[in-house]
Amino acid sequence: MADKIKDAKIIFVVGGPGSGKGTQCEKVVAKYGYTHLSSGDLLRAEVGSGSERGKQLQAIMQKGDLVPLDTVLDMIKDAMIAKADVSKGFLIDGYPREVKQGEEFEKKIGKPCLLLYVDAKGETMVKRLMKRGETSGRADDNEETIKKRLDLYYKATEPVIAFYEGRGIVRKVDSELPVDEVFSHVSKAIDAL
Ligand SMILES: Nc1nc2c(ncn2[C@@H]2O[C@H](COP(=O)(O)OP(=O)(O)OP(=O)(O)O)[C@@H](O)[C@H]2O)c(=O)[nH]1
Ligand SMILES: O=c1ccn([C@@H]2O[C@H](COP(=O)(O)OP(=O)(O)O)[C@@H](O)[C@H]2O)c(=O)[nH]1
Ligand SMILES: [Mg+2]
Repeated sequence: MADKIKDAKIIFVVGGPGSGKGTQCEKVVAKYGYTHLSSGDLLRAEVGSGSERGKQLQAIMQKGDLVPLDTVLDMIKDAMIAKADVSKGFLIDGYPREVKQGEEFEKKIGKPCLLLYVDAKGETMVKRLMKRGETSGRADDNEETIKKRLDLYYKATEPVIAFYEGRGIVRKVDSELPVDEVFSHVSKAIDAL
């Protein structure tokens, strides 16, 4: 499968909880036809299936902790294989969460050509998630878990950005701006590939 996926572009989309990764990815799908794989959505689908594994995942996610690395990687890999024939590019949203996850992804799947860094202030992210929580039904969109997710983001995920900056593939977009302006910057980064 590494072969099939080899020619497709792989984009990591990284940013704090509620920074707007999902919002921007949706727009990229509409304009460029890339395949959007949100690690969080894949995990939530497993929880929704009611499987034994889903129950274990739910407990971890409700606390805002990180699910074991191999679990997420296997899910992403399966989803990529399923789309390998028809996809010219993959948006891997909310992944990697820690440097090790990125390293394992590269060993098992391939190298990203771009890391889109969706950047918003902590305060903004909390506000957006509290608002989203009014309607999202997400068990982790509550004040306590949001704080935990944010702390973990700064501790574990920000080093991911520094890691890929060393390779020169990071493009940072300011997601304090209105959605369409953010997207025009995202588009520029993708057009340059
Ligand atoms: N004002 C404004 N709101 C935004 C922007 N991007 C996203 N939002 C809102 O912020 C909330 C979170 O956006 P998502 O796209 O779900 O964020 P995410 O990064 O995927 O968050 P997680 O799923 O928690 O990882 C949503 O309710 C969006 O409507 C933006 O550029 N400007
Ligand atoms: O690679 C991943 C992606 C997600 N998660 C879990 O799924 C939750 C929701 O992730 P998502 O990306 O949807 O939202 P975010 O935390 O970025 O707001 C996280 O808090 C983690 O518990 C994880 O453990 N590993
Ligand atoms: Mg999301």
